[in-house]
Amino acid sequence: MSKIGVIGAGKWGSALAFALGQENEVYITSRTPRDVENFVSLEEILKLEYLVIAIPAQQISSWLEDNFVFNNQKILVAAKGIEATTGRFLNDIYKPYVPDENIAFLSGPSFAAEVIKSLPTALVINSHNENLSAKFATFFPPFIKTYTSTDVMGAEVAGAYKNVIAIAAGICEGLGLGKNAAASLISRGLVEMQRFGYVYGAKEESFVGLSGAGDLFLTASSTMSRNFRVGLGIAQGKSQKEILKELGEVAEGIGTTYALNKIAKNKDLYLPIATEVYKMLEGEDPHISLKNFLSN
Ligand SMILES: NC(=O)C1=CN([C@@H]2O[C@H](COP(=O)(O)OP(=O)(O)OC[C@H]3O[C@@H](n4cnc5c(N)ncnc54)[C@H](O)[C@@H]3O)[C@@H](O)[C@H]2O)C=CC1
Ligand SMILES: O=C(CO)COP(=O)(O)O
Repeated sequence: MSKIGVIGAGKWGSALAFALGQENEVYITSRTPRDVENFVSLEEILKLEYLVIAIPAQQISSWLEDNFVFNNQKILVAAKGIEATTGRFLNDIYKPYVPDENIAFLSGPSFAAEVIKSLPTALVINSHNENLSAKFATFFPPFIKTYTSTDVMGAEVAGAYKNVIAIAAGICEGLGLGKNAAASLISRGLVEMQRFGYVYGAKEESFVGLSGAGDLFLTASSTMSRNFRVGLGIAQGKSQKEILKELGEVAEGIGTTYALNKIAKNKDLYLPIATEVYKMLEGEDPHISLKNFLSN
């Protein structure tokens, strides 16, 4: 039994605390105190050797700057996203605070709502330090099947990009464009994220496996996904503000779309679906944008 601290008591942090708590002593903290079991202060959590950080990608940079004190902790990053304002990946953001050998990134198809019901789930733990991935893998209960990989970049790109494709898939569904269109969007999305990942040295295996295809199929085909629901809102002509208010939770695909747009311009990359999603988030009529994109 190990002591593990979870930082961030949103949907995913809470579900991971539940899962890891099956066979370990788990503590949880968040910026607003909560009446949940084993809730402790951030100061207490930071003293633990193993930490799971479930703070969204858009907030993590300022959170680390304001709160984090490195004390040789081993970190498992649970967020999926690229920073909108800078286009930085999570592994870049963490770099000044945590050495590579102390950090791992979680990926794979995993709705928190199902993990919290102990439904069978498969996850990938990605780290340059194989011993660390193997160690984190031992913390998960039997209903979670764990795999390990050293392809940090592949996991990061896939986990972040699939949220953008899920927004597009939600729009496709909301506009009633049909299953043929949805399948073409999802498969073209997989190719797009893979091509993008290769620019950063990501490996093919992450895209054809759980981190890529697995998480993309899950998120881009279900109203359980917040990002998919953002797409449904766009199809209904709602504003971004309205959609986020109704959602009341994080939808990383929005920030990631802005990040991808920035990266595409800087590096002169062709990211057709991400570019269409960007235009629609910026107010372009989805009836014109997505329909044209999916037709000749
Ligand atoms: N919910 C899910 O099924 C899954 C979520 N994820 C990822 O996990 C991350 C977190 O998502 P959820 O927990 O679902 O979102 P959520 O919207 O349920 O919760 C977000 C949490 O982050 C905290 N937070 C936000 N800004 C903060 C700040 N500046 N400082 C400290 N804490 C802050 C909030 O208090 C809240 O507890 C996202 O990157 C998401 O993509 C990954 C896999 C599954
Ligand atoms: O990453 C997820 C499942 O693997 C959760 O997706 P949403 O954030 O779109 O709900």
